[in-house]
Amino acid sequence: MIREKDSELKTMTENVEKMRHITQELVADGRNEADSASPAHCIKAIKMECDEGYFNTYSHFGIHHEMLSDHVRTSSYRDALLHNTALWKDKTVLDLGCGTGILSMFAASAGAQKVIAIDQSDIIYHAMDIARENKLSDKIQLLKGRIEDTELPQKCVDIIVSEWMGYFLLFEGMLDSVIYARDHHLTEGGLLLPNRCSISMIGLADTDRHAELVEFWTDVYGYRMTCLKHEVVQEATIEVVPANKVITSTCVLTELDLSTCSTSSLDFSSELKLEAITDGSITAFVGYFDVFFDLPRPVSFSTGPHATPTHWKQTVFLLEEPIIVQQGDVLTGTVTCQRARRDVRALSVTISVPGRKLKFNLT
Ligand SMILES: C[S@@+](CC[C@H](N)C(=O)[O-])C[C@H]1O[C@@H](n2cnc3c(N)ncnc32)[C@H](O)[C@@H]1O
Repeated sequence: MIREKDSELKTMTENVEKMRHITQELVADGRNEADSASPAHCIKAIKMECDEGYFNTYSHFGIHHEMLSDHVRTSSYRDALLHNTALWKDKTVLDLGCGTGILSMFAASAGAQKVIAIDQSDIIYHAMDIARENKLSDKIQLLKGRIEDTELPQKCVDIIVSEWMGYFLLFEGMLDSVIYARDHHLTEGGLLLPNRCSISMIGLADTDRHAELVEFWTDVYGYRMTCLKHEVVQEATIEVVPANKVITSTCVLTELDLSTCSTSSLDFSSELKLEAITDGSITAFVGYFDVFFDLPRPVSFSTGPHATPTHWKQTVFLLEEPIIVQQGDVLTGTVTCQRARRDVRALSVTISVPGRKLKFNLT
């Protein structure tokens, strides 16, 4: 994931230029302009052109250290694979975006007959050494490349495993590649793991944090800088929020069934309904996701405020002006999530509640 801000990704203007250029090339190639300029083609074309920066972020060991040392994340995959060994016998597995190859090694240890592991970033060369170091090279075949552009040694696999989730689940847009792999390489009736995810939202009353991040601009060494408050609240922040400051019920915004969802799942609009469980001031809405492996021995994990923190933390949508609620009040509205216009791997989230339409970027 772009688990850090990636300044190398291109601006919208550059992307639009590239889109035009690519479309012209496709037309020159004899393809139909209407087909080649469809949103799906354009997104694919922009991604191909802009992904160098994205994959570079995964070349460094640091990001893999962060992911591997996220015990909730990594042990959930390990348990899903190793506690369901009957599923893997005689099966061919695709590990999409293998990174260091950790999930491939879990699959091999769980009894998979063969694992095809693919990654476009240079970390794959270390994954090759790691497979050798663990004497698993005979089981795990590692390929460098984008799944979308690489011919696999066999067209179809029985199981696809991938860790593709980004902040607020969908940031990073790797879900598109998982859907591509499912549609092109998963055998009929095959298994995609994890197989289900949901995105939820709660209301937070954290006046201390609000004072640090928003009210701060009211008095900076005796000067007013309140115009910056508006800027600050447009950028969602990624942090672990205190569970004891959650003052509403949870609202599940969307559920994704990985076996059927499409690339348009990144764009959704959902009803928001939060009941205040105590009196207070909502200073932020907080988004998080849950991940499910619905297997004979099921495994799931949550990235919510009440669960053990993960490296995804929570996604915090700060309010410029807090919303005062009393216990039992029900706050209703809508949450809309869309691909950002400037960057196909980023998101734009709009939260509408009575009297307010709040727009946030995840970049
Ligand atoms: C979140 S990391 C997960 C790494 C590893 N599976 C793990 O669990 O530690 C995602 C990996 O997918 C790779 N990736 C993303 N999109 C890809 C694509 N379309 N084709 C090949 N690799 C991809 C990235 O380079 C990155 O190494």
